[in-house]
Amino acid sequence: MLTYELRNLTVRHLTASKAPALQAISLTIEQGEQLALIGPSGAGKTTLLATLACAHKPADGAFQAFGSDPWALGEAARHRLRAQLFLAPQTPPLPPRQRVVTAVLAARLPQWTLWRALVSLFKPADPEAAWQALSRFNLGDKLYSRVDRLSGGERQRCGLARLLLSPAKALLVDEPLSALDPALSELTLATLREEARARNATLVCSLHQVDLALSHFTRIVALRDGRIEFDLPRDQVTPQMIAALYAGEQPAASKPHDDDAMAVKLGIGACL
Ligand SMILES: Nc1ncnc2c1ncn2[C@@H]1O[C@H](COP(=O)(O)OP(=O)(O)OP(=O)(O)O)[C@@H](O)[C@H]1O
Repeated sequence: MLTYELRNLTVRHLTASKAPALQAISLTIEQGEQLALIGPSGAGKTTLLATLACAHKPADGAFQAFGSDPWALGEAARHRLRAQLFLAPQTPPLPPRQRVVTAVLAARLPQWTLWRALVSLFKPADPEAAWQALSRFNLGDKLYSRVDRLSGGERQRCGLARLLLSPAKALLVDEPLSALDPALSELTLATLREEARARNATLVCSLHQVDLALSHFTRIVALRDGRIEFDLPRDQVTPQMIAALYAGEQPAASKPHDDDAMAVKLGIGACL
């Protein structure tokens, strides 16, 4: 079964005057597949994830999620379709004065009645479930902390703990490691992949750390200037392709001088 089918998709930001953020995007993603999205800053990774989350209406092309075109559905049906998708943004929108337990349990709001949701604001409905989700990201001790007292990395993992509590069948994760150290980065990717595998959910994860994308994901989709540069199994991705993808994007000091230099950088696990 397919989770997504995109044919020749164009996506524009309403406020953008220049070229579309995504152009000629064709992509097929099977249910349960796990893939990494890579590419330089501004390549269109966030826009693609938001499009997959049905948050951006494509300007052109064909788009199907779980066999339906969300933009041909009525509001209620589109809402039900969105409940199967979970977009974890780079900076999770967590209410600053809320306790972590309440913020994490908010992932279950779409499944709750209004009454249960209101009661949970005062007496968390299932703190054990929130604790278990947080513990998988080494954050169990923050269950009753206030969100605005968390560090950036803790807040990021708190957003990901929400994902564990959502019933979504497609997990869309935008740069989950931007505030994490190397050990937590490994833990976070392993946890996301394990969760997706356990519930046969599709996982699409954008990453700036090319070495981690290649070590954790078997399918790599590379974007540049709003277009798919390549969509390949990781063992067909060469250091030359990575160098070309990021050409002109790196600060001079860390720019590789040749393809061998890039191979060495990848070999030692450096972040691009
Ligand atoms: N709200 C917006 N309004 C107008 N243009 C936007 C908006 N958001 C993104 N863009 C533009 O769309 C293009 C793709 O941006 P996007 O954020 O998807 O890239 P990205 O690959 O996720 O970048 P990064 O790695 O820096 O997060 C860029 O040219 C960007 O300037």
